Amino acid sequence: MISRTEALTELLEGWLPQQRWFPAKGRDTRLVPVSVTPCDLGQGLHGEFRLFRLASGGAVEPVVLQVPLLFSPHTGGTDPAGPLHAGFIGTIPGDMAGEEWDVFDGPKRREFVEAVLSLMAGDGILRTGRGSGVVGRTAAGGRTFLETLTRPLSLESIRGEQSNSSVIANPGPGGTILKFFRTLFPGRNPEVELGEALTRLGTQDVPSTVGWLQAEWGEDRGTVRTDLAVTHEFLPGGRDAWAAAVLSAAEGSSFARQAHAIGQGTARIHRRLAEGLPAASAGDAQGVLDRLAERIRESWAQARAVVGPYDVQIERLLASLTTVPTHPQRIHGDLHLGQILSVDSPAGAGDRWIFLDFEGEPLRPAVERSLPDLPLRDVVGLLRSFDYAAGAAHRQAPDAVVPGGWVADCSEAFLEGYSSVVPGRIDQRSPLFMALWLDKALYEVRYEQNNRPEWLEIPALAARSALEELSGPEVKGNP
Ligand SMILES: Nc1ncnc2c1ncn2[C@@H]1O[C@H](COP(=O)(O)OP(=O)(O)O)[C@@H](O)[C@H]1O
Ligand SMILES: O=P(O)(O)O[C@H]1O[C@H](CO)[C@@H](O[C@H]2O[C@H](CO)[C@@H](O)[C@H](O)[C@H]2O)[C@H](O)[C@H]1O
Repeated sequence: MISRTEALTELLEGWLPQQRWFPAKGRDTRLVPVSVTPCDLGQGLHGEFRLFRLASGGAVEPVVLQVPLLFSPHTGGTDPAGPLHAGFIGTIPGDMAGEEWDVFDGPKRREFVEAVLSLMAGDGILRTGRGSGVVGRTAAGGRTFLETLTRPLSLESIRGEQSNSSVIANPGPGGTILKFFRTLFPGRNPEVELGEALTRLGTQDVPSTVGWLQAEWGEDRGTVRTDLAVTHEFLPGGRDAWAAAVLSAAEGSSFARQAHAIGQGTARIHRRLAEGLPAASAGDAQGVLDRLAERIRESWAQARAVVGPYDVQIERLLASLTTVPTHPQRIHGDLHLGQILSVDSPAGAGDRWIFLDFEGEPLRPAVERSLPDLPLRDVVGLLRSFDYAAGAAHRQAPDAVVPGGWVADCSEAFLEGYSSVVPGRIDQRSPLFMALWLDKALYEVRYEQNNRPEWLEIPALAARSALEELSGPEVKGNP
C-alpha cells in the first residue's frame, strides 16, 4: 500500500501540469518536496502550505512552486465537480487504515482563505520545528480592514488567464482580493514590496495593500525567505483599460482623454516610488545600461528569424548607447494597458485609474525585477500598448478602420499627462528611448512566440519599423 505522501505526490504530479500557471508545461517533471507547513482549519479540516521544486532529467530546477491544499475527510457519493467541491483535486488514503481524504486547491476554499487572512491580521506564525514556516503581516491600516471583513466570507474566483491564483473575498465594497504567487523566488516579491510602500505613502493610484504572507525554509546556504501571497482592497466594477482602448480603436473614437489620465497616474506612481524607496547608486545606473544592451542581444538572437535581417542596425543602436542614464529607481516593470482598471472615484468625480500587478515581466529573471530601472521603461511599455491596441482592433474586427493618427494621438496625450506631473521632455528619437522601445518590442516577440503565436505580427511589425528608422546614417537626438 502506498503512503499518504506518495499518493499525494502522485495526485499532484497529474494535476499540476493542467494548471494555467504551471511553469513547465509539456516537460516531463517530478516534484521534489521543499517544505510542508500544516495549518489547522477547524471543523475537522486540515490545511497545508506545500512547497516543491521541479526536477527534470535528474536536475533540480531553482524555481519553487507553491501548492496550498485543504484536506477534508472523504464523504463519497457527491459530485466532485459540483459547487460544494470547488477546487477538488482528488482523494487519497490517510495514514490510518480505512481513512480517506479529499484534497482541494486551497485558494478555492473558503476555510483556507479565511485561515490565510486571519494569519495576516494577527501577524500569525506557523512553525514546523524543522526551520520552515509561514508568517502573516499587515500593511498600514490592514489589520482593521481585515478585522472588519464580514464572515463567513463569500468567494469568487478570477476568470481568465492568470499567472497566479487570485480569489475575491466578499466581492463588493469592503472586500479583498487575495493573490497566491505560484512560482516563488528567494527574496521579496516586488508586488508586495512596492505595494506596501505605495500604500504607506498614501497613493490613490493603486489599490491599498492590506497584508501578505511570507514563507521561510532552511537550505544548505541558510534560511530562505520569500512572499507567498498578498491581499489588496478589492475595487468593484473595474473596467479594463485594454478592452476600452481596443474598442475605441476599432470604433475610431478618441482615447486621448483616457491616455492623458493614465500618463498622469504613471507619473504620480513614479514620483512616489522615487520618494519612498532607497535611491539608486551610480553603479546601478551603469548596470541598467549594461542589462539593457545584454537583453537586446539575447532577445535579438531569438527574434531575428521573425523580424528580419537587421544585425547592422542593432549593432549601430547598441554602439550609440553611451550616456549613462540618470536617476534609476524602482518602477512597475511590466506596464501595459492590461494592468490598468478604471473605477468610479468615491466622490463621483469621474474615472479613477488604478495600476495593478507590480511583479515585473514574467520572462525576466526574478533578481532583475527588484533592481532599480528607468521610469522611461514604463512610459515605453504604455506607448507600445497603444500600438498593440490598434493591432488588436484590426485582428478582432477585420473590417475596423483604425484612424491613421489614433496611436500617435494616444501617445501624445499620454506624454502630456506624464509631463504635467513629472516635468521634462521625453525625446522619442534618443538612443535610450529607441533602445527601450526595441527592447520591449523584442520581449513581446518572444512572449508571443511562447504564448500567442497568432499575435506575433503586432510586435514584429513594430520592431521592424523601429529598425528601419535606424537604417539612416546615424541615430539622432539627445539621450
Ligand atoms: N484590487 C483589485 N480590485 C479589483 N480587481 C482587481 C484587483 N486586483 C486585480 N484585479 C483583477 O484581477 C485581474 C488579475 O490581477 P493581476 O494582479 O494582474 O493577477 P496576475 O498576477 O495573476 O496576472 C486584474 O486584471 C483585474 O481584473
Ligand atoms: O500581464 P502579464 O504580467 O502576464 O504580462 C505579460 O502578458 C501580457 C499579455 O497578457 C503582455 O502584454 C502584451 O499584450 C497586451 C495585450 O494582451 C498589451 O497590452 C501589451 O502592451 C503587450 O506587451 C506582456 O508583455 C507580458 O509581460
